[in-house]
Amino acid sequence: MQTHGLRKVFRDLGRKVAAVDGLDLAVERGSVHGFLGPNGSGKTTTIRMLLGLATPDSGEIRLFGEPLAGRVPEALSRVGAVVEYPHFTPDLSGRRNLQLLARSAGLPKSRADEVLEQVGLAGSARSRFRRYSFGMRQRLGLAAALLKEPDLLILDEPMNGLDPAGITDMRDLIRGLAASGVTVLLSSHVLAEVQQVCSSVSIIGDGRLLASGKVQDLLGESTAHTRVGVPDPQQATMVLTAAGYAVARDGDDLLVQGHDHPGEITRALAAHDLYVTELSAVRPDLETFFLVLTGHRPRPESGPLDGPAQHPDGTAPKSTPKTPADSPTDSPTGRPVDAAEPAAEDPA
Ligand SMILES: Nc1ncnc2c1ncn2[C@@H]1O[C@H](COP(=O)(O)OP(=O)(O)OP(=O)(O)O)[C@@H](O)[C@H]1O
Repeated sequence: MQTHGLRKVFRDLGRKVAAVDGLDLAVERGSVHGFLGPNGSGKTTTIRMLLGLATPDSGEIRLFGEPLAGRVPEALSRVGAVVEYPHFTPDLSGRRNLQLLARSAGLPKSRADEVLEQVGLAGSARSRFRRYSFGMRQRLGLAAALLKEPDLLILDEPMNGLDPAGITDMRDLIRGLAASGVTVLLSSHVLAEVQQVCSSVSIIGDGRLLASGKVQDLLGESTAHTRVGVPDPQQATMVLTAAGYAVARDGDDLLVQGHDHPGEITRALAAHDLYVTELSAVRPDLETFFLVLTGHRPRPESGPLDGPAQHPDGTAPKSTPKTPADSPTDSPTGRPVDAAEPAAEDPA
């Protein structure tokens, strides 16, 4: 799935608001890709365009290597989605609801039982939908999306309302689907979950891409630091700086840029009779990365580790992270745009 320069403008109280503003996304086949952004950053609008529910003002969407424009029904026959509260007939069982959906999609009735098993709802398949808990409704929505064995699955907040066991099941299910070749695009505000299940992420703010890439590259070794505890931090700073390391003080500890060579740090210090009492990797988590990137957590004051390319944890990476040079605004909503630009109608 790819988008190029995707743009959607709404008119809101006489103002034009670019909900999505030149968005470039790329999701690799078979990956689980997190689609993240603060409230009002344009995720739903983007997903609606991906599903043919809203028309872009400009830009292109490509699904399965082909442009979506002009072939929406054909392309969407390979896409499953749980993006809004799933609607089912309350007085029918979950199983019956799915059987009806299968029939209307020209699929065999037996698919209903297969997907119920897949999402862990086989035991409650014969209960009426109205008796389902919120988490069970979420699972049934996913089961419905899986009926046609989609190649691309789009999930909006799939962990919502699930208990801890349900979250673990959902995580395993998503990983299993990806392992079988299904591409999963997942929007969620639960960043610890995203970090566990997604191999790559795109983070947007004000309708624009702020960062994109493999989670391990964004948060990985190249952006890690080494915390070093030593009895004489001042002396240790001089030794490590002379050895070519970028070093900052953090209380009584030292923060050394990178975590590639902990053994060498230990050796360099020991050569000067400085013996480490602690040596550990410091890696930012996705939540910290997200909050700084989207302007909802300030960058720390400049310190000795800060270079021109600063990692969102406030420390300097050895290599430049895949983030834009300019800092995003902290506006949680779309930006007003030039009055000369055409306004789009609200999507149906
Ligand atoms: N139909 C509409 N008419 C006018 N403005 C809209 C419409 N739909 C969305 N917007 C505006 O577009 C911007 C992006 O909204 P969108 O719902 O896509 O964000 P989101 O990232 O999905 O937010 P959330 O995380 O809260 O669901 C917001 O400023 C929103 O107010």
